[in-house]
Amino acid sequence: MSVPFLVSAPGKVIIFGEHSAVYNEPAVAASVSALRTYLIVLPAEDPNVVELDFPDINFNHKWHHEEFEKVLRDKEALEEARHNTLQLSARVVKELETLHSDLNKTLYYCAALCFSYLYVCLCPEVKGLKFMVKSTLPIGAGLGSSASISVVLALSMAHISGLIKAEGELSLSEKKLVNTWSFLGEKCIQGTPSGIDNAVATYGNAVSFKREMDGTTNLEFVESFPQVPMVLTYTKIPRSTKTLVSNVRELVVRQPNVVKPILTAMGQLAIRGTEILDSLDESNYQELLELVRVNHGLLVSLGVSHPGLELVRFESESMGIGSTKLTGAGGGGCSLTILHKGTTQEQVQLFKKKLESSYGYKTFQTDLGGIGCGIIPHKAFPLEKLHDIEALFKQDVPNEKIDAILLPGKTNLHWIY
Ligand SMILES: Nc1ncnc2c1ncn2[C@@H]1O[C@H](COP(=O)(O)OP(=O)(O)OP(=O)(O)O)[C@@H](O)[C@H]1O
Ligand SMILES: C[C@@](O)(CCO)CC(=O)[O-]
Ligand SMILES: [Mg+2]
Repeated sequence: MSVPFLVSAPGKVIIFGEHSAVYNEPAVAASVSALRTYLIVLPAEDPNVVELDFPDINFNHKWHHEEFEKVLRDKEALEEARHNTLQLSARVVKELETLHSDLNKTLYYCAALCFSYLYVCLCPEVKGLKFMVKSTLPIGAGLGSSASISVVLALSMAHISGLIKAEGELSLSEKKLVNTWSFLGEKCIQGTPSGIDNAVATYGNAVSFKREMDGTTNLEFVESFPQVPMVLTYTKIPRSTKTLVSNVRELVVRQPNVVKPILTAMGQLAIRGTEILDSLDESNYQELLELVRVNHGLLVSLGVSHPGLELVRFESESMGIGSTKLTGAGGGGCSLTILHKGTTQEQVQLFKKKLESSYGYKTFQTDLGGIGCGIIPHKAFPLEKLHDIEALFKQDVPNEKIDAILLPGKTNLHWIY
């Protein structure tokens, strides 16, 4: 295996169907290819360790390869884990839990489990490598940061193992492999993901998604996804998708007759929303805004909004800007506001200024859709830029600096998608 090499994956915005997607209802989402997670694989100083460096969450850990020996000896469990990729193997997770007992109950535990599960399943023989991860996505904000982490780890490890050669474009079956393994990575971080976030981070573009009863997923690309004028707002209110998803699960158990119809309604809304997005024009634009409003109301009823998100909704309605819903798991994090037809740039600037100066929120206006995961294999890696690239994988490096050197499509690096 030749290092260094680089991989990356985008964030996502769910337009309709968060939470209900977990209950096999359809949902629609698009990638945000300008906000990405990058991973560089380098030689580690010690040839016998596997090192993980996550400067964004201030987590660095080295495992001596011998520490994995007990898990690696359980060949039967590993075989089962590699075959049944719809579920995490309870046996492998148990072994890894013991290995990470010093991290238990810390913020880092899930990230370490995601890394080590993919490592023991995909490239367990390899050592003497350092995996450094850096993201321009806000973390834990509803824009799919966990899925993008899972995708870059799965892609890098599948490349190391030789399963993905990256000699030409990434084929559909290679992307399918990344999607399959990143779903398991998401399970380590999130518990019971639907799989929509890792699918969008893998394939990019806009997808209509449905999880089936047997655990498989049905994915269709929304070919003519329009650039809908919208403002994304990051409230900076921290939350965890895992907690929010499990709170909804408890609500479903307590109130099945009340909550199940809400989830069904959300699915219907996603179906109609996808139809509109596929053929958006003057005649159905207003209906799109109406569906955004209804979807947010249903999410409020599941208990996954937050007063800080309601402020964005309040401002967008009182300023007459457009329709707002939370996006992602909610509980804080991000919202999206789809703008009314005829909203002027001046009005948008006033809206953004209000959110930023009165509440300290951050707003984005970014195109949706675009490329999914990508790789710069060793043979295309610009070694003369290694020093500059490595310097980006540190805490507090501004996004603009990372974009200027790494952003696919905007720089002359040879990303393969
Ligand atoms: N840049 C990063 N470096 C390391 N770990 C990260 C990074 N980004 C995300 N993570 C992992 O993902 C977790 C956050 O995932 P979570 O699913 O709660 O939020 P999200 O994916 O941003 O939002 P959503 O799931 O609603 O789209 C973090 O606690 C951490 O374990
Ligand atoms: C809340 C949720 O629906 C979306 C998180 O981005 C969870 C999931 O689908 O995995
Ligand atoms: Mg997530």
